[in-house]
Amino acid sequence: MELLIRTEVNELVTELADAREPVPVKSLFRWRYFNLSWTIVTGQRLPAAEAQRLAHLFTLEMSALQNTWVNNSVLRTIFPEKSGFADVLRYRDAVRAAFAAAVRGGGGTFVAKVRAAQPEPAAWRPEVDEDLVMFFFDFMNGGCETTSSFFEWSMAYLLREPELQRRLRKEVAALPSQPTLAHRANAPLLRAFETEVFRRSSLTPAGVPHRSLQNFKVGGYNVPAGTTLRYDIMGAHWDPARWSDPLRFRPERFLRNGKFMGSEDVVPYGIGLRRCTGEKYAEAYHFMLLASLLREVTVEPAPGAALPTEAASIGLVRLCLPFDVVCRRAPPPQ
Ligand code: HEM
Repeated sequence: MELLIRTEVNELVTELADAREPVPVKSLFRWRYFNLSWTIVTGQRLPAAEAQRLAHLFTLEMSALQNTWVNNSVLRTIFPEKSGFADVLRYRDAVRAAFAAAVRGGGGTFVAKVRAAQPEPAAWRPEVDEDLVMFFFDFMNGGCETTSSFFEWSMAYLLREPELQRRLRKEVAALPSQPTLAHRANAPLLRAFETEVFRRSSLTPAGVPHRSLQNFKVGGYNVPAGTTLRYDIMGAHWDPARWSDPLRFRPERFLRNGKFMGSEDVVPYGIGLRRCTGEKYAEAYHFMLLASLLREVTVEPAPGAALPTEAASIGLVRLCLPFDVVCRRAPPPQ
Protein backbone atom coordinates (compact mmCIF):
# COMPACT_ATOMS: atom_id res chain seq x y z
CA MET A 1 0.00 0.00 0.00
CA GLU A 2 2.86 2.39 0.78
CA LEU A 3 3.98 2.10 -2.85
CA LEU A 4 0.57 3.28 -4.06
CA ILE A 5 0.54 6.10 -1.50
CA ARG A 6 4.02 7.07 -2.69
CA THR A 7 2.85 7.47 -6.32
CA GLU A 8 0.00 9.76 -5.29
CA VAL A 9 2.17 11.73 -2.84
CA ASN A 10 4.97 12.31 -5.37
CA GLU A 11 2.51 13.57 -7.95
CA LEU A 12 0.92 16.04 -5.54
CA VAL A 13 4.27 17.30 -4.22
CA THR A 14 5.56 17.85 -7.77
CA GLU A 15 2.37 19.66 -8.74
CA LEU A 16 2.63 21.96 -5.73
CA ALA A 17 6.36 22.54 -6.13
CA ASP A 18 5.78 23.60 -9.76
CA ALA A 19 2.66 25.69 -9.09
CA ARG A 20 3.18 29.27 -10.25
CA GLU A 21 -0.12 30.63 -8.88
CA PRO A 22 -1.82 30.46 -5.48
CA VAL A 23 -3.75 27.18 -5.18
CA PRO A 24 -7.17 26.83 -3.48
CA VAL A 25 -6.60 24.37 -0.64
CA LYS A 26 -10.05 22.83 -1.19
CA SER A 27 -9.02 21.69 -4.68
CA LEU A 28 -6.04 19.65 -3.53
CA PHE A 29 -6.84 16.59 -1.50
CA ARG A 30 -10.32 15.07 -2.07
CA TRP A 31 -9.84 13.77 -5.59
CA ARG A 32 -6.37 12.49 -4.74
CA TYR A 33 -7.65 10.42 -1.82
CA PHE A 34 -10.40 9.25 -4.12
CA ASN A 35 -7.92 8.13 -6.77
CA LEU A 36 -5.57 6.53 -4.26
CA SER A 37 -8.36 4.45 -2.72
CA TRP A 38 -9.72 3.63 -6.17
CA THR A 39 -6.31 2.27 -7.14
CA ILE A 40 -5.98 0.24 -3.93
CA VAL A 41 -9.36 -1.47 -4.44
CA THR A 42 -9.65 -1.76 -8.23
CA GLY A 43 -5.99 -1.89 -9.28
CA GLN A 44 -6.57 0.94 -11.77
CA ARG A 45 -5.70 4.61 -11.48
CA LEU A 46 -8.33 6.97 -12.85
CA PRO A 47 -7.44 9.81 -15.24
CA ALA A 48 -7.28 13.04 -13.17
CA ALA A 49 -10.42 14.50 -14.79
CA GLU A 50 -12.49 11.40 -13.97
CA ALA A 51 -11.22 11.30 -10.36
CA GLN A 52 -12.09 15.01 -10.05
CA ARG A 53 -15.57 14.41 -11.49
CA LEU A 54 -16.33 11.58 -9.04
CA ALA A 55 -14.83 13.48 -6.08
CA HIS A 56 -16.99 16.49 -6.97
CA LEU A 57 -20.11 14.28 -6.96
CA PHE A 58 -18.92 12.89 -3.64
CA THR A 59 -18.66 16.40 -2.16
CA LEU A 60 -22.22 17.15 -3.32
CA GLU A 61 -23.36 13.87 -1.75
CA MET A 62 -21.69 14.78 1.56
CA SER A 63 -23.44 18.15 1.74
CA ALA A 64 -26.73 16.47 0.74
CA LEU A 65 -26.32 14.12 3.72
CA GLN A 66 -26.37 17.16 6.05
CA ASN A 67 -29.84 18.04 4.72
CA THR A 68 -32.39 16.64 7.21
CA TRP A 69 -35.00 16.21 4.43
CA VAL A 70 -32.88 13.47 2.90
CA ASN A 71 -33.70 11.18 5.86
CA ASN A 72 -37.43 11.58 5.33
CA SER A 73 -38.65 9.14 2.66
CA VAL A 74 -41.69 11.27 1.80
CA LEU A 75 -39.89 14.63 1.53
CA ARG A 76 -37.02 13.18 -0.48
CA THR A 77 -39.41 11.51 -2.94
CA ILE A 78 -41.46 14.68 -3.49
CA PHE A 79 -38.43 17.02 -3.52
CA PRO A 80 -35.47 14.99 -4.82
CA GLU A 81 -33.38 18.05 -5.75
CA LYS A 82 -34.25 20.25 -2.76
CA SER A 83 -33.73 17.43 -0.27
CA GLY A 84 -30.35 16.56 -1.80
CA PHE A 85 -31.51 13.00 -2.51
CA ALA A 86 -30.84 13.46 -6.23
CA ASP A 87 -27.19 14.30 -5.45
CA VAL A 88 -26.87 11.15 -3.33
CA LEU A 89 -28.22 9.03 -6.19
CA ARG A 90 -26.09 10.77 -8.83
CA TYR A 91 -22.93 10.05 -6.84
CA ARG A 92 -23.88 6.43 -6.10
CA ASP A 93 -24.90 5.70 -9.71
CA ALA A 94 -21.72 7.25 -11.12
CA VAL A 95 -19.48 5.30 -8.74
CA ARG A 96 -21.36 2.03 -9.28
CA ALA A 97 -20.97 2.36 -13.06
CA ALA A 98 -17.26 3.27 -12.93
CA PHE A 99 -16.58 0.64 -10.26
CA ALA A 100 -18.27 -2.12 -12.26
CA ALA A 101 -16.22 -1.21 -15.33
CA ALA A 102 -12.98 -1.15 -13.31
CA VAL A 103 -13.38 -4.49 -11.52
CA ARG A 104 -14.91 -6.43 -14.43
CA GLY A 105 -11.48 -7.08 -15.89
CA GLY A 106 -9.89 -8.41 -12.66
CA GLY A 107 -9.73 -5.57 -10.18
CA GLY A 108 -6.09 -5.62 -8.98
CA THR A 109 -4.66 -7.26 -5.91
CA PHE A 110 -7.49 -6.49 -3.52
CA VAL A 111 -10.31 -7.84 -5.68
CA ALA A 112 -8.10 -10.78 -6.74
CA LYS A 113 -7.67 -11.72 -3.05
CA VAL A 114 -11.40 -11.52 -2.42
CA ARG A 115 -11.96 -13.65 -5.53
CA ALA A 116 -9.50 -16.28 -4.31
CA ALA A 117 -11.45 -16.51 -1.03
CA GLN A 118 -14.77 -17.23 -2.81
CA PRO A 119 -16.22 -20.78 -2.74
CA GLU A 120 -16.55 -20.62 -6.55
CA PRO A 121 -14.04 -18.00 -7.76
CA ALA A 122 -14.86 -18.40 -11.46
CA ALA A 123 -18.57 -17.77 -10.91
CA TRP A 124 -18.08 -14.72 -8.69
CA ARG A 125 -18.90 -11.34 -10.29
CA PRO A 126 -17.27 -8.51 -8.31
CA GLU A 127 -19.18 -5.77 -10.13
CA VAL A 128 -22.51 -6.89 -8.69
CA ASP A 129 -21.29 -8.13 -5.28
CA GLU A 130 -23.15 -5.77 -2.93
CA ASP A 131 -20.73 -6.40 -0.04
CA LEU A 132 -17.81 -5.31 -2.19
CA VAL A 133 -19.59 -2.24 -3.55
CA MET A 134 -20.69 -1.25 -0.02
CA PHE A 135 -17.15 -1.79 1.25
CA PHE A 136 -15.96 0.60 -1.42
CA PHE A 137 -18.53 3.25 -0.41
CA ASP A 138 -17.36 2.88 3.22
CA PHE A 139 -13.78 3.35 2.08
CA MET A 140 -14.76 6.61 0.39
CA ASN A 141 -17.28 7.92 2.90
CA GLY A 142 -15.06 7.14 5.89
CA GLY A 143 -11.79 8.39 4.49
CA CYS A 144 -12.24 11.09 1.87
CA GLU A 145 -13.62 13.98 3.92
CA THR A 146 -11.58 13.09 7.04
CA THR A 147 -8.14 12.81 5.44
CA SER A 148 -8.78 15.91 3.27
CA SER A 149 -9.87 17.88 6.31
CA PHE A 150 -6.73 16.76 8.15
CA PHE A 151 -4.49 18.03 5.32
CA GLU A 152 -6.41 21.29 4.99
CA TRP A 153 -6.06 22.03 8.71
CA SER A 154 -2.38 21.07 8.51
CA MET A 155 -1.85 23.59 5.71
CA ALA A 156 -3.73 26.23 7.69
CA TYR A 157 -1.44 25.75 10.71
CA LEU A 158 1.71 25.69 8.56
CA LEU A 159 0.65 29.05 7.13
CA ARG A 160 -0.22 30.44 10.56
CA GLU A 161 3.05 29.26 12.18
CA PRO A 162 6.04 29.98 9.87
CA GLU A 163 8.65 29.34 12.60
CA LEU A 164 7.10 25.96 13.38
CA GLN A 165 7.10 25.22 9.63
CA ARG A 166 10.83 26.00 9.51
CA ARG A 167 11.54 23.63 12.42
CA LEU A 168 9.45 20.88 10.84
CA ARG A 169 11.30 21.28 7.55
CA LYS A 170 14.59 21.02 9.38
CA GLU A 171 13.47 17.80 11.09
CA VAL A 172 12.30 16.08 7.89
CA ALA A 173 15.50 17.12 6.08
CA ALA A 174 17.23 14.38 8.08
CA LEU A 175 14.82 11.68 6.80
CA PRO A 176 15.33 9.71 3.56
CA SER A 177 14.08 11.54 0.46
CA GLN A 178 11.02 9.22 0.19
CA PRO A 179 9.92 8.84 3.83
CA THR A 180 7.65 5.95 4.82
CA LEU A 181 5.70 5.36 8.03
CA ALA A 182 8.71 3.50 9.46
CA HIS A 183 10.56 6.85 9.62
CA ARG A 184 7.95 8.49 11.81
CA ALA A 185 9.88 7.50 14.95
CA ASN A 186 12.63 9.88 13.76
CA ALA A 187 10.24 12.82 13.37
CA PRO A 188 8.91 13.60 16.88
CA LEU A 189 8.01 17.21 16.08
CA LEU A 190 6.01 16.21 12.98
CA ARG A 191 4.21 13.58 15.05
CA ALA A 192 3.44 16.16 17.72
CA PHE A 193 2.22 18.53 14.98
CA GLU A 194 -0.13 15.86 13.55
CA THR A 195 -1.50 15.09 17.02
CA GLU A 196 -2.06 18.76 17.79
CA VAL A 197 -3.81 19.25 14.40
CA PHE A 198 -6.18 16.43 15.40
CA ARG A 199 -6.71 17.81 18.91
CA ARG A 200 -7.22 21.47 18.00
CA SER A 201 -9.25 20.90 14.82
CA SER A 202 -11.27 18.00 16.31
CA LEU A 203 -12.21 17.23 12.74
CA THR A 204 -14.52 14.37 13.80
CA PRO A 205 -16.22 16.40 16.56
CA ALA A 206 -18.83 13.82 17.61
CA GLY A 207 -17.62 10.56 16.03
CA VAL A 208 -20.15 8.48 14.14
CA PRO A 209 -23.69 7.82 15.48
CA HIS A 210 -24.21 4.49 17.25
CA ARG A 211 -27.28 2.73 18.61
CA SER A 212 -27.37 0.98 22.01
CA LEU A 213 -28.18 -2.74 21.73
CA GLN A 214 -29.41 -3.08 25.31
CA ASN A 215 -30.41 -0.97 28.32
CA PHE A 216 -27.42 0.36 30.23
CA LYS A 217 -26.41 3.06 32.71
CA VAL A 218 -23.71 5.66 32.21
CA GLY A 219 -22.80 8.66 34.38
CA GLY A 220 -26.02 8.23 36.35
CA TYR A 221 -28.24 8.17 33.22
CA ASN A 222 -30.39 5.23 32.14
CA VAL A 223 -29.94 4.60 28.42
CA PRO A 224 -32.68 2.42 26.88
CA ALA A 225 -31.90 -0.07 24.11
CA GLY A 226 -32.25 1.50 20.65
CA THR A 227 -31.05 4.99 21.71
CA THR A 228 -28.92 6.87 19.14
CA LEU A 229 -25.65 7.84 20.79
CA ARG A 230 -22.96 10.34 19.83
CA TYR A 231 -19.86 11.02 21.87
CA ASP A 232 -18.14 14.33 22.38
CA ILE A 233 -14.64 14.02 20.89
CA MET A 234 -14.34 17.80 20.61
CA GLY A 235 -15.33 18.19 24.27
CA ALA A 236 -12.55 15.80 25.31
CA HIS A 237 -10.02 17.54 23.05
CA TRP A 238 -10.84 21.02 24.33
CA ASP A 239 -11.52 20.21 27.99
CA PRO A 240 -9.71 22.77 30.21
CA ALA A 241 -9.52 20.13 32.96
CA ARG A 242 -7.36 17.98 30.65
CA TRP A 243 -5.40 20.57 28.68
CA SER A 244 -3.71 23.81 29.62
CA ASP A 245 -4.80 26.64 27.33
CA PRO A 246 -6.82 24.14 25.21
CA LEU A 247 -7.69 26.49 22.34
CA ARG A 248 -4.06 27.38 21.69
CA PHE A 249 -2.30 25.42 18.92
CA ARG A 250 0.84 24.12 20.64
CA PRO A 251 2.43 20.85 19.37
CA GLU A 252 5.02 21.07 22.18
CA ARG A 253 2.37 19.73 24.56
CA PHE A 254 3.16 16.32 23.00
CA LEU A 255 6.95 16.54 23.40
CA ARG A 256 9.06 15.60 26.46
CA ASN A 257 12.82 16.16 26.17
CA GLY A 258 12.54 16.16 22.38
CA LYS A 259 10.63 12.85 22.30
CA PHE A 260 7.03 12.40 21.17
CA MET A 261 4.65 11.71 24.05
CA GLY A 262 1.11 10.89 22.92
CA SER A 263 -2.03 11.14 25.04
CA GLU A 264 -4.97 8.79 25.49
CA ASP A 265 -7.17 11.87 25.55
CA VAL A 266 -6.61 12.50 21.82
CA VAL A 267 -9.16 10.22 20.13
CA PRO A 268 -9.80 11.42 16.55
CA TYR A 269 -10.39 7.84 15.37
CA GLY A 270 -12.90 7.05 18.12
CA ILE A 271 -12.59 4.36 20.77
CA GLY A 272 -13.69 0.80 21.39
CA LEU A 273 -14.89 -1.94 19.06
CA ARG A 274 -16.09 0.37 16.29
CA ARG A 275 -12.93 2.48 16.24
CA CYS A 276 -11.97 3.65 12.74
CA THR A 277 -10.91 0.76 10.48
CA GLY A 278 -8.89 3.12 8.25
CA GLU A 279 -6.58 4.42 10.99
CA LYS A 280 -3.36 2.74 9.83
CA TYR A 281 -4.00 3.68 6.21
CA ALA A 282 -4.73 7.29 7.20
CA GLU A 283 -1.61 7.48 9.40
CA ALA A 284 0.66 6.30 6.59
CA TYR A 285 -0.93 8.69 4.11
CA HIS A 286 -0.78 11.69 6.48
CA PHE A 287 2.84 11.14 7.47
CA MET A 288 4.16 10.35 4.00
CA LEU A 289 2.42 13.33 2.44
CA LEU A 290 3.36 15.88 5.10
CA ALA A 291 6.99 14.69 5.41
CA SER A 292 7.46 14.66 1.61
CA LEU A 293 5.82 18.05 1.16
CA LEU A 294 7.85 19.70 3.90
CA ARG A 295 11.07 18.31 2.40
CA GLU A 296 10.38 19.93 -0.97
CA VAL A 297 8.40 23.14 -0.52
CA THR A 298 7.58 26.08 1.72
CA VAL A 299 3.93 27.06 2.04
CA GLU A 300 2.76 30.66 2.50
CA PRO A 301 -0.48 32.62 2.30
CA ALA A 302 -1.37 34.23 -1.05
CA PRO A 303 0.03 37.79 -1.37
CA GLY A 304 -2.20 40.27 0.46
CA ALA A 305 -4.48 37.51 1.81
CA ALA A 306 -5.27 37.19 5.50
CA LEU A 307 -4.02 34.11 7.32
CA PRO A 308 -6.50 31.21 7.50
CA THR A 309 -8.50 31.35 10.71
CA GLU A 310 -9.45 28.56 13.10
CA ALA A 311 -13.15 29.04 12.28
CA ALA A 312 -14.84 25.96 10.82
CA SER A 313 -17.95 24.74 9.06
CA ILE A 314 -19.37 21.86 11.05
CA GLY A 315 -21.12 18.77 9.75
CA LEU A 316 -20.15 15.17 10.35
CA VAL A 317 -16.61 16.50 9.77
CA ARG A 318 -15.31 19.85 11.03
CA LEU A 319 -13.84 21.58 7.95
CA CYS A 320 -11.65 24.68 7.84
CA LEU A 321 -12.86 27.55 5.64
CA PRO A 322 -11.42 27.95 2.11
CA PHE A 323 -8.09 29.72 1.58
CA ASP A 324 -5.34 29.79 -1.05
CA VAL A 325 -1.81 28.60 -0.54
CA VAL A 326 1.41 29.60 -2.32
CA CYS A 327 4.02 26.84 -2.57
CA ARG A 328 7.66 27.42 -3.45
CA ARG A 329 10.22 24.72 -4.14
CA ALA A 330 12.99 25.21 -1.57
CA PRO A 331 15.67 22.92 -0.12
CA PRO A 332 15.04 22.10 3.56
CA PRO A 333 16.92 24.37 6.01
CA GLN A 334 20.13 22.85 7.49
C1 HEM B 1 -8.23 11.69 9.36
C2 HEM B 1 -8.56 10.43 9.17
C3 HEM B 1 -9.71 9.73 9.82
C4 HEM B 1 -10.37 10.03 10.99
C5 HEM B 1 -10.10 11.18 11.95
C6 HEM B 1 -11.41 9.03 11.15
C7 HEM B 1 -12.31 8.99 12.21
C8 HEM B 1 -13.26 8.01 12.41
C9 HEM B 1 -14.16 7.94 13.54
C10 HEM B 1 -14.22 8.93 14.69
C11 HEM B 1 -14.93 6.85 13.37
C12 HEM B 1 -16.04 6.37 14.32
C13 HEM B 1 -15.44 5.44 15.35
C14 HEM B 1 -16.40 5.04 16.44
O1 HEM B 1 -17.58 4.93 16.16
O2 HEM B 1 -15.99 4.89 17.58
C15 HEM B 1 -14.54 6.21 12.14
C16 HEM B 1 -15.09 5.05 11.63
C17 HEM B 1 -14.76 4.52 10.42
N1 HEM B 1 -13.76 4.94 9.55
FE1 HEM B 1 -12.51 6.49 9.86
N2 HEM B 1 -11.36 8.15 10.10
C18 HEM B 1 -10.33 8.54 9.27
C19 HEM B 1 -9.92 7.92 8.10
C20 HEM B 1 -10.50 6.81 7.56
C21 HEM B 1 -10.07 6.16 6.35
C22 HEM B 1 -8.87 6.58 5.50
C23 HEM B 1 -10.92 5.15 6.11
C24 HEM B 1 -10.86 4.21 4.92
C25 HEM B 1 -10.67 2.96 5.00
C26 HEM B 1 -11.90 5.12 7.20
C27 HEM B 1 -12.93 4.23 7.34
C28 HEM B 1 -13.78 4.14 8.44
C29 HEM B 1 -14.83 3.14 8.59
C30 HEM B 1 -15.17 2.06 7.57
C31 HEM B 1 -15.43 3.37 9.83
C32 HEM B 1 -16.59 2.60 10.47
C33 HEM B 1 -16.01 1.55 11.41
C34 HEM B 1 -17.11 0.73 12.12
O3 HEM B 1 -18.22 1.20 12.24
O4 HEM B 1 -16.81 -0.39 12.55
N3 HEM B 1 -11.60 6.16 8.05
N4 HEM B 1 -13.50 6.94 11.57
